[in-house]
Amino acid sequence: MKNLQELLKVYFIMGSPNCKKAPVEVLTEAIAGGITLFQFREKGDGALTGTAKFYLAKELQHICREHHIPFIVNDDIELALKLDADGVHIGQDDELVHIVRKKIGPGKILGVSVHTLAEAVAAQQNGADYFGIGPIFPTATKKDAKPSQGTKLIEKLRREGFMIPIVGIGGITSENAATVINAGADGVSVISAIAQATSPLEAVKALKREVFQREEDL
Ligand SMILES: Cc1ncc(COP(=O)(O)OP(=O)(O)O)c(N)n1
Ligand SMILES: Cc1ncsc1CCOP(=O)(O)O
Ligand SMILES: [Mg+2]
Repeated sequence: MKNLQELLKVYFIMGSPNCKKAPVEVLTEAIAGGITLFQFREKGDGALTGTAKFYLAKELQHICREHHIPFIVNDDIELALKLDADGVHIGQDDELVHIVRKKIGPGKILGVSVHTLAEAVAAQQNGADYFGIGPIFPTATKKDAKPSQGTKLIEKLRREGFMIPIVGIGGITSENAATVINAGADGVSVISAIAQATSPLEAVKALKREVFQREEDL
């Protein structure tokens, strides 16, 4: 597996409620466009539950495996364990970081959402591998998101000397992705700019150009 900083470059997050086309199609196109990491986030109006959620996760994980894209599960630790997923992402309202780390073990990726310096200190101490910071820009995708805060926390954490990998989230598109990287993030995590695009493949390519900035790194 690549190192986490590389994996976070273009981090696609998706569940069936986010998709304009069939989830399998969207993920396949996004992989063809060059996403570096995938998070299964089955949440929001009309989200699948129970066995339907499990089988969609399994199908999407299989596609990721075929293309060597690590598969992260949002919130649902039991599902991650059942699938032997590559990692999980949790927020401040989910299970506690140190408990999740204990459940998944040291070899799995643990992402934690942080909104303040204090949350960042605690998350790192308790075993986070990377931070998800946002919403950076306004988003319609997460109904209970906090107000958008721009890139100031990313800048602050880097100024304070945090070396942990960081990914920005919320309202990120190819128009504003470079701002997030220039603030000190390693990558961008994106839902609607890819899942709602007419061409997820082209949407990923456009994001990659902004994230990598140098032709030879693409
Ligand atoms: C990469 C990444 N960053 C942040 C989040 C948000 O997590 P959380 O605050 O727990 O909100 P939900 O996604 O669970 O609604 C994320 N999922 N991924
Ligand atoms: C899950 C999440 N956490 C903070 S903002 C957000 C939603 C991001 O979705 P989009 O990329 O469509 O704005
Ligand atoms: Mg969560």
